[in-house]
Amino acid sequence: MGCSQSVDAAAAADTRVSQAIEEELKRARREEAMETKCLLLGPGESGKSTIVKQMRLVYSSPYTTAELLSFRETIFSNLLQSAQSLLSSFSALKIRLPADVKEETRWLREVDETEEVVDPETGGLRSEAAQALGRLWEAEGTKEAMRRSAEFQLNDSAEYFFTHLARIASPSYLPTEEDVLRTRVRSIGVVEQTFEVLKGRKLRVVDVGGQRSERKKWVHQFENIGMLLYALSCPSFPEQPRPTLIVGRRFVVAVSEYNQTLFEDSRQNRLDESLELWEMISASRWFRRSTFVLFLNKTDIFERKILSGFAPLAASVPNYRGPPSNVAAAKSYMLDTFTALYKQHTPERALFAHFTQATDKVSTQVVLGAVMTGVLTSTLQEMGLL
Ligand SMILES: Nc1nc2c(ncn2[C@@H]2O[C@H](COP(=O)(O)OP(=O)(O)OP(=O)(O)O)[C@@H](O)[C@H]2O)c(=O)[nH]1
Ligand SMILES: [Mg+2]
Repeated sequence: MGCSQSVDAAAAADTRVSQAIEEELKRARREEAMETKCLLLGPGESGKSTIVKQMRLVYSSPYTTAELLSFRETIFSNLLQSAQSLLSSFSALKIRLPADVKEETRWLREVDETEEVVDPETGGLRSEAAQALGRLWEAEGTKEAMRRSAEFQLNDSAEYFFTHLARIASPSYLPTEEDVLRTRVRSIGVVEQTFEVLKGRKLRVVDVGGQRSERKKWVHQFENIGMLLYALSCPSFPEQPRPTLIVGRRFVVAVSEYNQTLFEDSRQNRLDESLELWEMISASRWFRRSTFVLFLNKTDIFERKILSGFAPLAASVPNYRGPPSNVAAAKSYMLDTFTALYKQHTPERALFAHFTQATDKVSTQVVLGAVMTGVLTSTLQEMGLL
């Protein structure tokens, strides 16, 4: 009897020890799961850095006045670059600029440095610059060039900044949050920021440059990725007919001379490039255990483009059989195309896909909230921690 009691006591002690070890392991795993590394990938200009700016606004503090003021120069520089792109597009597009506008905007062409358009006293936009930019924006022919902007390289925020020129040109101009979200600065290298996205749950966000010259740096970030967020720019389908695009494991990349093309390679169509990258990432062994999130971004531009009637999806993507000016059908085509490609490589793995407009605070907040709750909860469940 005494002997069986001591055996029972020993067994109970063993159970307690193994329970304690189990608890300890669980605690360590839970702690580890409390910080998720999120890698943002996607081609250049797809909106990755804009999404990170939104994360900061949602999960950290708003921009201080000093920070907002520091964006003035970037905004002036974006305006100047857009003006220069427009000016050089006129001859290529065979659009005539009225002689007086040509004269007034001549010096804009020759500006090399942003400082040349900044008033050294106020730090605001020089009045001559504001006047020349305004004349260019109002000029006959500019509308036509804007409509055909897919035929040359023009920042997607060009229209926004020109439309707000009067406010931007004020000597006491303080950029708004939306102005900041609209700025364009090509990312070079890797920028990491950590946010507390849910109570006690941290997201370490790694933002990389998406242009080709930057992609060789991506591989250094591929380890231990909990969440892979791929941003794609929806409106980057071409505006002109092109050879058939076959989507699949061995899809053919079609290149067209006159479509919306990459900044870094004017022969490469942007949608093809994005699909190619997406396929590579979906199939990559590095991300077998990562949760995939797909942001089909720039839906505002996409919707405008479809509704304009100037760029029907079927004219450039022959696989599209839906009605020409139907935004819902066009969106579902884009979603299906990217989902199908993903599922070919990873049929079992979930995909969290969302249509986004990264420059819009309200809708992006909603999407980010859904992603964080969905993805981070499912990660904990998969790890057996919930
Ligand atoms: N209209 C509109 N503009 C957007 C949207 N998302 C981003 N942009 C703008 O597109 C431009 C490019 O966005 P970025 O966030 O710099 O793109 P990125 O993917 O970080 O580009 P790289 O750093 O070159 O890889 C910026 O001017 C943004 O304001 C969107 O949903 N709608
Ligand atoms: Mg960037």
